[in-house]
Amino acid sequence: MEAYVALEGGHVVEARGRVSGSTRGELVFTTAYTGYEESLTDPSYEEQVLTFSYPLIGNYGVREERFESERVHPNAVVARELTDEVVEWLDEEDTPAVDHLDTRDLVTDIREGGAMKCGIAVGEDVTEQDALDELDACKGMSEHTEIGEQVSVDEHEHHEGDGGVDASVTLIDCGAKGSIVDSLNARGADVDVLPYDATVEDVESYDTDVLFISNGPGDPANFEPTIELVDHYVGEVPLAGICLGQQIVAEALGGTTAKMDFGHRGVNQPVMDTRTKQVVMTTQNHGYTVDEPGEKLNVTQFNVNDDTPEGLENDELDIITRQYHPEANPGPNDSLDFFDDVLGMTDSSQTAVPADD
Ligand SMILES: NC(=O)CC[C@H](N)C(=O)O
Repeated sequence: MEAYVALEGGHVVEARGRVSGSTRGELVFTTAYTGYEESLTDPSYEEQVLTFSYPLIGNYGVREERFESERVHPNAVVARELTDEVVEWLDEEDTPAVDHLDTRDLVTDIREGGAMKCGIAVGEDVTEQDALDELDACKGMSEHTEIGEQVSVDEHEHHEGDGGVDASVTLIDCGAKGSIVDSLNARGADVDVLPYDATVEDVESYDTDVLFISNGPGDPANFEPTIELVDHYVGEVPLAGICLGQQIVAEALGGTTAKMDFGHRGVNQPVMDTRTKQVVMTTQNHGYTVDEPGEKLNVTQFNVNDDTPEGLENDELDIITRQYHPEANPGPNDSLDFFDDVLGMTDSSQTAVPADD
């Protein structure tokens, strides 16, 4: 099958078509060697095209128990070599896929030229022009104003904890990874998942010891209802957030966010804690960052590569957020204790039994 990837600026790369279809999106990458099942089902990749810099993707199969959500989220997949098993899965999911191109080269282009849009055309008789037409129609991430709707649950879900901490977490689903719920449940906390546009009235129907804002795709400015919700609860209940969740909490507290040149994308991003000076390796996939945290949030952790804020906290207001993914999946488990710290903000934490992960 013919396949073309048109990059912002008009350069077109030829590839081998594996799953047919035409699509577009911001071209993002991951440098992880493993974890393709988790990354492909991470809702944070909604409306993006995911490129793997590691050359062989699919070599240990496809298992549902590793999925982070119920479907594949990137609009298309670009790899050096995809196994037939992964291609079958992507075909079932109607996700166009291409391989036999130098993805390390593509990643270098993104890192040197910055985040870029792309158009992809795959099929028996597609042309370069088809890919260029897709590129023409490609929106920037901030223009996807309905993205919260696309990735969030429609209605409330309850996930029972496994015993241990007697706490109830209300998780606002902006595109949550399943491992966030699992990490909280494993420590005993019950989790009530609510849509990204849940109102104060909705949240009031549940026991909320912690209001937790999930990860999710794109520009935090597209999550206005969530920002308003957090604004209402500052100082009322403990607040936690991961990735998009950190950005939303910062915006709600008067901080600002900005688009990064090419983001943090991999499972070996070094983060230092300003208090302990300890460095942990972290999983990251974000294109926006907190620019100014605002007056109420202290930067307690930062990225060793570029100094951007990785952890924001306020002890008095009981707020703790992370820009990286402490729940890992994929990636290192170095920072799983974040979930103990989050549940430590609840009254019931005195009875906390650390989870055995
Ligand atoms: N993984 C995420 O939550 C992504 C965060 C945010 N949407 C970004 O791209 O910056």
